[in-house]
Amino acid sequence: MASVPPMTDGWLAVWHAYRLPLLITLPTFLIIVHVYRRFQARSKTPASTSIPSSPRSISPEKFEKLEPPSEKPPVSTTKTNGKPSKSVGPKRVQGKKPAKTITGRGGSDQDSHPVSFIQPIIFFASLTATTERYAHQLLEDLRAAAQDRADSQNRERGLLPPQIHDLSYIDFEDYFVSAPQPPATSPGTRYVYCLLIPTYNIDTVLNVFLGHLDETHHDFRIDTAPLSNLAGYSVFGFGDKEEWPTEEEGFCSQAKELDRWMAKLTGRKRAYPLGMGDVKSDAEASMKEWSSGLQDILYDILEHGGLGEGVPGSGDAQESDEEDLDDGTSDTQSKKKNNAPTMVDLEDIKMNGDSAAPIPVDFTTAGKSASPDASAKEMVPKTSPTYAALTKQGYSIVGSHSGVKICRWTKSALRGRGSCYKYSFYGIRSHLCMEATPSLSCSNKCIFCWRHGTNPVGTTWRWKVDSPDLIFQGVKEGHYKKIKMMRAVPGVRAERFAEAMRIRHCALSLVGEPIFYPHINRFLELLHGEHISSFMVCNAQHPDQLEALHRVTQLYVSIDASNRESLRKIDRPLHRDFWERFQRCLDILREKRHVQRTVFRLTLVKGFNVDEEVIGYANLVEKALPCFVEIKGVTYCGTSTSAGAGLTMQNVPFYEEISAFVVALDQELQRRGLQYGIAAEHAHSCCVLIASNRFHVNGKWHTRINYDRFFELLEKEKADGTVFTPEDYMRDTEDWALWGQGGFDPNDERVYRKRRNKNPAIEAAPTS
Ligand SMILES: Cc1cc2nc3c(=O)[nH]c(=O)nc-3n(C[C@H](O)[C@H](O)[C@H](O)COP(=O)(O)O)c2cc1C
Ligand code: SF4
Repeated sequence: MASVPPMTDGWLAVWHAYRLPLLITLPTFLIIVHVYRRFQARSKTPASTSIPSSPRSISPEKFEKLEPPSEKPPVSTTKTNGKPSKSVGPKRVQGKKPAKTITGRGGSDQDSHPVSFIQPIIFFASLTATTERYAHQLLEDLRAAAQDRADSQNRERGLLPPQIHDLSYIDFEDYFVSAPQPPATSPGTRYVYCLLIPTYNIDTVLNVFLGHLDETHHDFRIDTAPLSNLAGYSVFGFGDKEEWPTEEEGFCSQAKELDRWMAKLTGRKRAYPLGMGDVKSDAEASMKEWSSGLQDILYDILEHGGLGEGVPGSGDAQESDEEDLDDGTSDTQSKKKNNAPTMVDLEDIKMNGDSAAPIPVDFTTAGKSASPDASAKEMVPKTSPTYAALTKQGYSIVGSHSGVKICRWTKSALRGRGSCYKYSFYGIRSHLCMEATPSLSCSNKCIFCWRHGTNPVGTTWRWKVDSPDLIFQGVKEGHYKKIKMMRAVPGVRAERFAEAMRIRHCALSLVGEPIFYPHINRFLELLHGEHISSFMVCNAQHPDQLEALHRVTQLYVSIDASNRESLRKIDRPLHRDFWERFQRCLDILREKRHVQRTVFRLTLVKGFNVDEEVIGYANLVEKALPCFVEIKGVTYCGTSTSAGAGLTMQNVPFYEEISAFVVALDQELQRRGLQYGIAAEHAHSCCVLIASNRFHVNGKWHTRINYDRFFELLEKEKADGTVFTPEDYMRDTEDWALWGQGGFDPNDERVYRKRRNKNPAIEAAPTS
């Protein structure tokens, strides 16, 4: 038998002596290492993980008392040499390559859960503490709003106290590669990013941040709109106008850039327009206005479950016009262009010569009675093709015979790109103007009418009559709804958007004949009661109604021709005695000229009503002695109606031709000793104004309106019968609007549409 070697013997002895402690110590050590490693993995600071804390992981009871953790808000403060901790260097991408898609508004997974809570998250960057101060002010405002509006009855819905993060100290990937996910306990929570940044033309953290957004958008492994799960975002920028006076020169340029990147990354979920403040003047006021507008939107999102649907020219990515191509968002748009919806703006039909011809409906009957009858039918029933055609073109139909629509100039003014000619001539700022009519029906079928073809026509009112109050409330509601939809459009200015939420003017001229409405005077009273000025356009076919019409701020008649034959060809009136009606209207206008501002509106159609008609128009002016004569070129409609009447692009006059006509008319008026002169122009929309010398005071034209004065005088007249004249509420014309100066407000940015004919007459858009 072999013996065990002494060495082995020794080891065995050691094993037997220590096996028990060894068997206990080793597993214990392994367990400790394992636990330690798990602990390490979880022990990052909250600022570096930074997924927004779960608002609804707290019970509703607790939420009622929910206060931000301490007096100091939860600002991320993990600093790494003043630079973002992990944002520089290559981006970490986890998971599978996602499909390269753009998630549109409302297209997220979260949408299966109705919105119950809005969690605002404020992000800011600041080098010299200005922006930081405002960010904390916003934090306080939103916190107060959350508390004020906390609905103790409904603990399952509401605005949560905001979170705040300094962009210098967060990891961008935590917030700007994908949107925060709502907590499992509250899947209806939606996040809104409120971003406040200054602009620096030197290298700062802002460049790193903007670079990160650029990289994220262009990273082929990431969805181009990875933040589309956000409920919305809005940006406010701070800059210095003393050094950088205009946006072109760099004022708030980084805020503008941030707004554009966020639009792309969120799939255009701009909840509120970009706000901008000059730190040396209006920053505080602008910020206050922006903050209050933003709060309204947060509640809108809660109430309606999202940012809302789009209308032509609204925030809908699919409907942005060509101008948007300039704003750097073109890549998303071009992709969308092919599946553009069937929604077409009537102006665009005209401008583009689109063949989507509106559906003509003729309601003409031999009926003579103008008295509204209880059993009468609706003028535009909801089920009618007229209703469908008008709504498709962006009109909101109110009741059964009224309509409202926002015009292209209102959209343009909201973006700081200029107002219509009525701003140059009369001081109407287009974003404060509502275009409406209480009668969609008209008694003419003018060949150039850009509204023609979709509206009913008739010689008498024989439809059900809606109350003026219903119409007034309805048109205001419709207008505000459409303005609100504009908030997501690139370039809409926060301050103009806020101003637009208070209508100051009403152009009663949309489609149809407003004076046709039996309660037009009561409707005017409602407008004036809210200090909304009234511009009323009539077709000179309803002398009885014109005579009975109460005071308006400015009264128009359309003068589409200077003689009977020409008028018949152009206006194609339904009344057989159209010329006599027209003449009577001129007599009435003459009588009213010292009571209200009266205006002739001439629309020049080359080959129809221009050549050799100067004398004829001068005769009409001599007859009615209007306060003003507006002369504008026709805009080409491209509808079957205009084509059928033989109207082509050749009939659109050049601006030089309009100017030549105006000069000839002016000379003819002078020759007759009539006291008129060429006062103002708006070359952009091919429009020139001849005014009576009554509005030429102290060597200066006074074609504008003092609206406050108008309402003062109106109220006094109502109270004690003191009558007043148009001269009592005139105001001087701006220098840039005078004849020869072009008429474009230098404070606005002029944008030339691409692919447009450079001929200014064709560039012109219809105005009411
Ligand atoms: C070096 C420097 C560059 C600046 N560049 C711009 C600029 O390009 N555009 C602008 O609108 N403001 C510019 N400003 C003004 C700042 O944006 C403004 O002072 C802002 O309030 C600073 O915010 P903060 O205090 O939060 O850092 C600049 C300021 C400095 C000091
Ligand atoms: S075009 Fe008409 S509706 Fe539009 S802003 Fe000018 S006046 Fe108002």
